[in-house]
Amino acid sequence: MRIVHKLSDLRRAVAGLRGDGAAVALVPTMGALHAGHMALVEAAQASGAKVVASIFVNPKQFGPTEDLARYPRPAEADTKLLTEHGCDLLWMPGVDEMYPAGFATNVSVSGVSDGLDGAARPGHFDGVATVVAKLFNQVRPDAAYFGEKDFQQLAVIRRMVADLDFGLEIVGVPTVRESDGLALSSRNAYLSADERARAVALPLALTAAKRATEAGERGAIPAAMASLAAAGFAIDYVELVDAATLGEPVPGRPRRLLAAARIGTTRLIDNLPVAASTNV
Ligand SMILES: Nc1ncnc2c1ncn2[C@@H]1O[C@H](COP(=O)(O)OP(=O)(O)OP(=O)(O)O)[C@@H](O)[C@H]1O
Ligand SMILES: CC(C)(CO)[C@@H](O)C(=O)[O-]
Ligand code: BAL
Repeated sequence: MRIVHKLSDLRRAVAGLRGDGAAVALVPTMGALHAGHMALVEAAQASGAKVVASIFVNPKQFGPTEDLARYPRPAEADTKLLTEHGCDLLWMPGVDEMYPAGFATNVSVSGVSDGLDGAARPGHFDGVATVVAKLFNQVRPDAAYFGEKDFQQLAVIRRMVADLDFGLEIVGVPTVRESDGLALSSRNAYLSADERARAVALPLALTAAKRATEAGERGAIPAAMASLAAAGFAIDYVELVDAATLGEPVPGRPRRLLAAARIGTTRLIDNLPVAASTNV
Protein backbone atom coordinates (compact mmCIF):
# COMPACT_ATOMS: atom_id res chain seq x y z
CA MET A 1 0.00 0.00 0.00
CA ARG A 2 1.36 3.39 -0.99
CA ILE A 3 1.16 6.23 1.59
CA VAL A 4 1.06 9.85 0.41
CA HIS A 5 1.18 13.07 2.43
CA LYS A 6 1.16 15.74 -0.35
CA LEU A 7 -1.74 16.62 -2.63
CA SER A 8 0.45 16.52 -5.74
CA ASP A 9 1.53 12.94 -4.90
CA LEU A 10 -2.09 11.98 -4.18
CA ARG A 11 -3.24 13.17 -7.61
CA ARG A 12 -0.54 11.13 -9.35
CA ALA A 13 -1.20 8.04 -7.22
CA VAL A 14 -4.98 8.16 -7.85
CA ALA A 15 -4.35 8.62 -11.59
CA GLY A 16 -2.15 5.51 -11.39
CA LEU A 17 -4.92 3.50 -9.71
CA ARG A 18 -7.33 4.60 -12.42
CA GLY A 19 -4.79 3.70 -15.12
CA ASP A 20 -6.51 0.49 -16.16
CA GLY A 21 -9.99 2.01 -16.01
CA ALA A 22 -10.71 0.99 -12.41
CA ALA A 23 -13.24 2.85 -10.27
CA VAL A 24 -11.92 4.50 -7.11
CA ALA A 25 -13.65 4.32 -3.71
CA LEU A 26 -12.76 6.56 -0.76
CA VAL A 27 -12.96 5.55 2.93
CA PRO A 28 -12.49 8.72 5.02
CA THR A 29 -11.35 8.18 8.62
CA MET A 30 -9.65 9.88 11.53
CA GLY A 31 -7.44 6.82 12.16
CA ALA A 32 -7.17 4.65 15.31
CA LEU A 33 -8.59 2.03 13.00
CA HIS A 34 -10.70 -0.94 14.07
CA ALA A 35 -12.94 -3.60 12.55
CA GLY A 36 -15.66 -0.99 11.88
CA HIS A 37 -13.31 0.89 9.57
CA MET A 38 -12.25 -2.39 7.97
CA ALA A 39 -15.90 -3.15 7.19
CA LEU A 40 -15.92 0.06 5.14
CA VAL A 41 -12.73 -0.99 3.33
CA GLU A 42 -14.16 -4.46 2.65
CA ALA A 43 -17.46 -3.04 1.36
CA ALA A 44 -15.52 -0.74 -0.97
CA GLN A 45 -13.37 -3.63 -2.19
CA ALA A 46 -16.47 -5.76 -2.78
CA SER A 47 -17.65 -3.14 -5.29
CA GLY A 48 -14.56 -3.91 -7.38
CA ALA A 49 -13.08 -0.44 -6.90
CA LYS A 50 -9.53 0.45 -5.95
CA VAL A 51 -9.66 1.68 -2.36
CA VAL A 52 -8.20 4.92 -1.07
CA ALA A 53 -8.39 5.37 2.73
CA SER A 54 -7.72 8.74 4.31
CA ILE A 55 -6.55 9.42 7.85
CA PHE A 56 -6.86 13.01 9.02
CA VAL A 57 -7.76 14.13 12.54
CA ASN A 58 -9.70 17.19 11.46
CA PRO A 59 -9.30 20.09 13.91
CA LYS A 60 -12.32 21.90 12.43
CA GLN A 61 -14.80 19.32 13.70
CA PHE A 62 -13.63 19.42 17.33
CA GLY A 63 -15.09 21.94 19.76
CA PRO A 64 -12.72 24.00 21.92
CA THR A 65 -13.21 21.74 24.96
CA GLU A 66 -13.23 18.46 23.02
CA ASP A 67 -10.54 15.77 22.70
CA LEU A 68 -8.51 16.94 19.67
CA ALA A 69 -5.18 16.83 21.53
CA ARG A 70 -5.71 13.39 23.05
CA TYR A 71 -7.40 11.77 20.03
CA PRO A 72 -5.38 8.55 19.38
CA ARG A 73 -2.95 8.63 16.44
CA PRO A 74 -1.43 5.12 16.16
CA ALA A 75 -0.03 5.64 12.64
CA GLU A 76 2.04 2.46 12.51
CA ALA A 77 -0.77 0.12 13.65
CA ASP A 78 -3.20 1.87 11.25
CA THR A 79 -0.85 1.43 8.30
CA LYS A 80 -0.35 -2.25 9.15
CA LEU A 81 -4.10 -2.90 9.38
CA LEU A 82 -4.83 -1.21 6.06
CA THR A 83 -1.95 -3.05 4.37
CA GLU A 84 -3.19 -6.40 5.73
CA HIS A 85 -6.67 -5.61 4.37
CA GLY A 86 -5.35 -4.87 0.89
CA CYS A 87 -6.12 -1.14 0.84
CA ASP A 88 -4.52 0.35 -2.29
CA LEU A 89 -3.58 3.85 -1.17
CA LEU A 90 -3.46 5.83 2.09
CA TRP A 91 -3.91 9.62 2.01
CA MET A 92 -2.49 11.13 5.20
CA PRO A 93 -2.26 14.89 4.84
CA GLY A 94 -0.88 17.12 7.58
CA VAL A 95 -2.97 19.99 8.94
CA ASP A 96 -0.99 22.55 6.85
CA GLU A 97 -1.57 20.53 3.68
CA MET A 98 -5.33 20.39 4.34
CA TYR A 99 -5.71 23.96 5.62
CA PRO A 100 -2.88 26.12 4.21
CA ALA A 101 -2.44 29.65 5.54
CA GLY A 102 -5.34 31.82 4.42
CA PHE A 103 -7.90 29.00 4.27
CA ALA A 104 -11.27 30.75 4.68
CA THR A 105 -14.07 28.51 3.39
CA ASN A 106 -16.79 26.85 5.44
CA VAL A 107 -19.28 24.28 4.12
CA SER A 108 -22.48 24.35 6.15
CA VAL A 109 -25.40 22.00 5.51
CA SER A 110 -28.48 23.40 7.19
CA GLY A 111 -31.49 21.44 8.45
CA VAL A 112 -30.03 17.98 8.78
CA SER A 113 -27.04 19.35 10.78
CA ASP A 114 -29.20 21.20 13.28
CA GLY A 115 -30.40 18.83 16.04
CA LEU A 116 -28.89 15.82 17.84
CA ASP A 117 -25.07 15.94 17.53
CA GLY A 118 -25.32 19.26 15.68
CA ALA A 119 -26.92 20.79 18.78
CA ALA A 120 -24.64 18.98 21.24
CA ARG A 121 -21.46 19.81 19.28
CA PRO A 122 -21.92 23.30 17.79
CA GLY A 123 -19.95 23.71 14.54
CA HIS A 124 -19.12 19.99 14.36
CA PHE A 125 -20.97 19.23 11.13
CA ASP A 126 -19.61 22.36 9.42
CA GLY A 127 -16.15 20.95 10.18
CA VAL A 128 -17.12 17.52 8.87
CA ALA A 129 -18.78 18.87 5.70
CA THR A 130 -15.83 21.18 4.97
CA VAL A 131 -13.19 18.45 5.26
CA VAL A 132 -15.27 15.82 3.46
CA ALA A 133 -15.90 18.26 0.58
CA LYS A 134 -12.15 18.77 0.39
CA LEU A 135 -11.45 15.02 0.52
CA PHE A 136 -13.93 14.47 -2.33
CA ASN A 137 -12.26 17.17 -4.44
CA GLN A 138 -8.79 15.87 -3.61
CA VAL A 139 -9.43 12.18 -4.41
CA ARG A 140 -12.36 12.61 -6.85
CA PRO A 141 -13.68 9.11 -6.07
CA ASP A 142 -16.56 7.35 -7.77
CA ALA A 143 -17.96 6.32 -4.39
CA ALA A 144 -17.33 7.00 -0.71
CA TYR A 145 -18.10 4.73 2.25
CA PHE A 146 -19.32 5.89 5.67
CA GLY A 147 -20.52 4.06 8.78
CA GLU A 148 -24.12 4.11 10.00
CA LYS A 149 -22.70 4.46 13.53
CA ASP A 150 -22.35 8.18 12.68
CA PHE A 151 -25.87 8.24 11.25
CA GLN A 152 -26.42 12.00 11.26
CA GLN A 153 -23.00 12.51 9.67
CA LEU A 154 -24.02 10.15 6.86
CA ALA A 155 -27.19 12.20 6.35
CA VAL A 156 -25.24 15.48 6.29
CA ILE A 157 -22.87 14.10 3.67
CA ARG A 158 -25.66 12.72 1.49
CA ARG A 159 -27.37 16.15 1.58
CA MET A 160 -24.11 17.95 0.72
CA VAL A 161 -23.34 15.60 -2.18
CA ALA A 162 -26.84 16.09 -3.61
CA ASP A 163 -26.86 19.86 -3.11
CA LEU A 164 -23.36 20.52 -4.48
CA ASP A 165 -23.55 18.05 -7.40
CA PHE A 166 -20.51 16.07 -6.32
CA GLY A 167 -21.67 13.25 -8.57
CA LEU A 168 -20.41 10.36 -6.49
CA GLU A 169 -22.19 7.51 -4.76
CA ILE A 170 -22.41 7.57 -0.94
CA VAL A 171 -22.62 4.11 0.61
CA GLY A 172 -23.68 3.60 4.24
CA VAL A 173 -22.28 0.53 6.03
CA PRO A 174 -24.05 -1.08 9.04
CA THR A 175 -22.50 -0.60 12.48
CA VAL A 176 -19.96 -3.22 13.57
CA ARG A 177 -20.33 -4.15 17.25
CA GLU A 178 -18.44 -5.94 19.99
CA SER A 179 -19.92 -9.28 21.06
CA ASP A 180 -21.85 -7.56 23.89
CA GLY A 181 -23.35 -5.04 21.48
CA LEU A 182 -21.16 -1.97 22.08
CA ALA A 183 -20.51 -0.20 18.76
CA LEU A 184 -16.82 -0.21 17.84
CA SER A 185 -15.42 3.30 18.13
CA SER A 186 -11.92 4.74 18.32
CA ARG A 187 -13.03 6.55 21.48
CA ASN A 188 -13.73 3.21 23.24
CA ALA A 189 -9.97 3.18 23.88
CA TYR A 190 -10.53 5.97 26.44
CA LEU A 191 -12.74 3.73 28.62
CA SER A 192 -11.41 2.27 31.87
CA ALA A 193 -12.30 -1.39 32.53
CA ASP A 194 -15.15 -0.28 34.78
CA GLU A 195 -16.47 2.24 32.23
CA ARG A 196 -16.20 -0.36 29.46
CA ALA A 197 -18.32 -2.78 31.53
CA ARG A 198 -20.96 -0.08 32.10
CA ALA A 199 -20.87 1.18 28.48
CA VAL A 200 -22.90 -1.82 27.31
CA ALA A 201 -25.89 -0.03 28.86
CA LEU A 202 -25.96 2.17 25.72
CA PRO A 203 -26.76 -0.56 23.13
CA LEU A 204 -28.92 -2.38 25.71
CA ALA A 205 -31.01 0.74 26.39
CA LEU A 206 -31.43 1.43 22.67
CA THR A 207 -32.36 -2.17 21.90
CA ALA A 208 -34.97 -2.23 24.70
CA ALA A 209 -36.41 1.12 23.58
CA LYS A 210 -36.52 -0.02 19.95
CA ARG A 211 -38.41 -3.21 20.87
CA ALA A 212 -40.84 -1.38 23.17
CA THR A 213 -41.53 1.30 20.55
CA GLU A 214 -42.06 -1.27 17.82
CA ALA A 215 -44.50 -3.05 20.16
CA GLY A 216 -46.44 0.21 20.50
CA GLU A 217 -45.54 0.78 24.14
CA ARG A 218 -45.26 4.29 25.55
CA GLY A 219 -42.46 5.63 27.74
CA ALA A 220 -39.61 3.85 25.95
CA ILE A 221 -37.40 6.97 25.72
CA PRO A 222 -37.64 7.94 29.43
CA ALA A 223 -36.97 4.29 30.33
CA ALA A 224 -33.85 4.27 28.12
CA MET A 225 -32.67 7.51 29.74
CA ALA A 226 -33.23 6.05 33.21
CA SER A 227 -31.18 2.95 32.45
CA LEU A 228 -28.36 5.06 30.98
CA ALA A 229 -28.36 7.29 34.06
CA ALA A 230 -28.33 4.21 36.30
CA ALA A 231 -25.19 3.00 34.49
CA GLY A 232 -23.53 6.35 35.18
CA PHE A 233 -23.98 8.01 31.78
CA ALA A 234 -24.57 11.76 31.43
CA ILE A 235 -27.04 12.00 28.56
CA ASP A 236 -26.73 14.44 25.65
CA TYR A 237 -29.85 13.09 23.93
CA VAL A 238 -31.98 10.02 23.30
CA GLU A 239 -34.33 10.83 20.42
CA LEU A 240 -36.65 8.99 18.07
CA VAL A 241 -36.74 10.80 14.73
CA ASP A 242 -38.51 10.35 11.42
CA ALA A 243 -35.79 8.63 9.38
CA ALA A 244 -36.77 10.67 6.31
CA THR A 245 -35.48 13.81 8.08
CA LEU A 246 -32.10 12.06 8.16
CA GLY A 247 -32.30 11.08 4.52
CA GLU A 248 -33.23 7.44 5.04
CA PRO A 249 -36.71 6.88 3.62
CA VAL A 250 -36.54 3.08 3.93
CA PRO A 251 -39.94 1.37 3.78
CA GLY A 252 -40.57 -0.70 6.92
CA ARG A 253 -38.14 1.20 9.15
CA PRO A 254 -39.46 4.76 9.09
CA ARG A 255 -37.84 5.94 12.33
CA ARG A 256 -34.37 6.06 13.84
CA LEU A 257 -33.53 5.99 17.52
CA LEU A 258 -30.34 7.91 18.25
CA ALA A 259 -28.42 8.53 21.45
CA ALA A 260 -25.29 10.29 22.64
CA ALA A 261 -24.09 10.02 26.21
CA ARG A 262 -20.93 10.54 28.22
CA ILE A 263 -19.37 8.05 30.59
CA GLY A 264 -16.52 9.62 32.53
CA THR A 265 -14.74 11.80 29.96
CA THR A 266 -15.73 9.62 26.98
CA ARG A 267 -18.61 10.55 24.69
CA LEU A 268 -20.29 7.63 22.89
CA ILE A 269 -22.98 7.64 20.20
CA ASP A 270 -25.18 4.89 18.82
CA ASN A 271 -28.40 4.43 16.84
CA LEU A 272 -30.85 1.77 15.65
CA PRO A 273 -33.59 1.63 13.02
CA VAL A 274 -37.13 1.42 14.40
CA ALA A 275 -39.79 -0.35 12.38
CA ALA A 276 -43.39 0.77 12.21
CA SER A 277 -45.28 -0.14 15.38
CA THR A 278 -47.17 -3.44 15.20
CA ASN A 279 -49.65 -2.30 17.85
CA VAL A 280 -51.37 0.87 16.57
N1 LIG B 1 -18.49 0.47 14.55
C1 LIG B 1 -18.49 0.98 13.33
N2 LIG B 1 -19.13 0.33 12.34
C2 LIG B 1 -19.16 0.84 11.08
N3 LIG B 1 -18.55 2.00 10.72
C3 LIG B 1 -17.90 2.67 11.67
C4 LIG B 1 -17.83 2.21 13.02
N4 LIG B 1 -17.10 3.08 13.74
C5 LIG B 1 -16.75 4.07 12.89
N5 LIG B 1 -17.23 3.83 11.65
C6 LIG B 1 -17.10 4.69 10.48
O1 LIG B 1 -15.75 4.90 10.16
C7 LIG B 1 -15.60 6.17 9.56
C8 LIG B 1 -14.50 6.90 10.27
O2 LIG B 1 -14.90 7.13 11.61
P1 LIG B 1 -13.92 7.59 12.74
O3 LIG B 1 -12.53 7.55 12.22
O4 LIG B 1 -14.42 8.82 13.38
O5 LIG B 1 -14.02 6.36 13.74
P2 LIG B 1 -14.85 6.22 15.02
O6 LIG B 1 -14.54 4.90 15.58
O7 LIG B 1 -16.26 6.61 14.71
O8 LIG B 1 -14.18 7.27 15.94
P3 LIG B 1 -14.82 8.14 17.07
O9 LIG B 1 -14.55 7.38 18.30
O10 LIG B 1 -14.03 9.37 16.85
O11 LIG B 1 -16.26 8.37 16.80
C9 LIG B 1 -16.95 6.88 9.70
O12 LIG B 1 -17.66 6.75 8.48
C10 LIG B 1 -17.62 6.09 10.79
O13 LIG B 1 -19.03 6.12 10.73
C1 LIG C 1 -15.87 11.65 8.02
C2 LIG C 1 -14.67 12.08 8.87
C3 LIG C 1 -13.44 11.27 8.45
C4 LIG C 1 -14.39 13.55 8.56
O1 LIG C 1 -13.32 14.02 9.32
C5 LIG C 1 -14.96 11.91 10.38
O2 LIG C 1 -15.99 12.71 10.79
C6 LIG C 1 -15.15 10.49 10.78
O3 LIG C 1 -14.13 9.84 10.98
O4 LIG C 1 -16.31 10.01 10.87
N1 BAL D 1 -16.83 9.72 14.25
C1 BAL D 1 -17.13 11.09 13.94
C2 BAL D 1 -15.97 11.97 14.19
C3 BAL D 1 -16.07 12.77 15.41
O1 BAL D 1 -16.66 12.35 16.42
O2 BAL D 1 -15.51 13.87 15.42
